[in-house]
Amino acid sequence: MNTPRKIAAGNWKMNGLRADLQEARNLAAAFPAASVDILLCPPATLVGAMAAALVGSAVRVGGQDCHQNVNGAHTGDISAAMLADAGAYHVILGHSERRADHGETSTLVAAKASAAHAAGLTAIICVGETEAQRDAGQTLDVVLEQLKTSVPDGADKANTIVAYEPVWAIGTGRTPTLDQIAEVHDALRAHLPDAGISLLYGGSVKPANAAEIFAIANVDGALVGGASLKASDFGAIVAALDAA
Ligand SMILES: O=C(CO)COP(=O)(O)O
Repeated sequence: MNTPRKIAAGNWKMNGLRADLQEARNLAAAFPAASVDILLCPPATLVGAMAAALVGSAVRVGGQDCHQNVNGAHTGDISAAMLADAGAYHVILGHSERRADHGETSTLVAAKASAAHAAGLTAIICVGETEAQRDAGQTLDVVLEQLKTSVPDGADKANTIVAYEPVWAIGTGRTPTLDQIAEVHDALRAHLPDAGISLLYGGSVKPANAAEIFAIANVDGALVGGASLKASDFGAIVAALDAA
């Protein structure tokens, strides 16, 4: 079977203190046995504590970035092995905020993904066009180039997830039309190294639009930012994916 797994992944970005772990516990309590994979990616400071809070639950924990090296003199950075050691199963890589804020190139993202694979983590590799690139008609060229250069050799459905996140849709409340999402996901699917890799959509996913997005062919789930911070909102998105 090469059917991609359905995945609801939450990216807390730079949000969350220990008190917010209760949201993770509430989410886990609401889905003792969901048919979809549920994942929360808190800031690095909470990875270990969240993993401990979720032991025995169906919700897994991931990081938001890792260094491409195994260890060494890289002040402030975290290796993939450290994330795994803290209880993470996944790591988001190449998010547009990392590409923009930290100048991450696709070549670097591929190196980080290889490091994640070597540490036994699943890499969630993000691609997406800016608004200017979409307006210039470059969307498919941009995302396919990012896919080709950010996904390393050895990537397969067991160690890699790809997320399409149009930069202009992140945190803006704006989403592409369903046809626009379908067009990009169809193109990405056709160019994946393994057709069983799950393809997530990200960018202003919320309970109100989740079901229509999950009904699109080749959308296997979502990478959710703001709406993943509250168990009630994220739980509604998980339930929509479960029902899709
Ligand atoms: O960047 C995102 C997830 O990685 C999407 O963020 P929002 O859901 O807040 O738009």
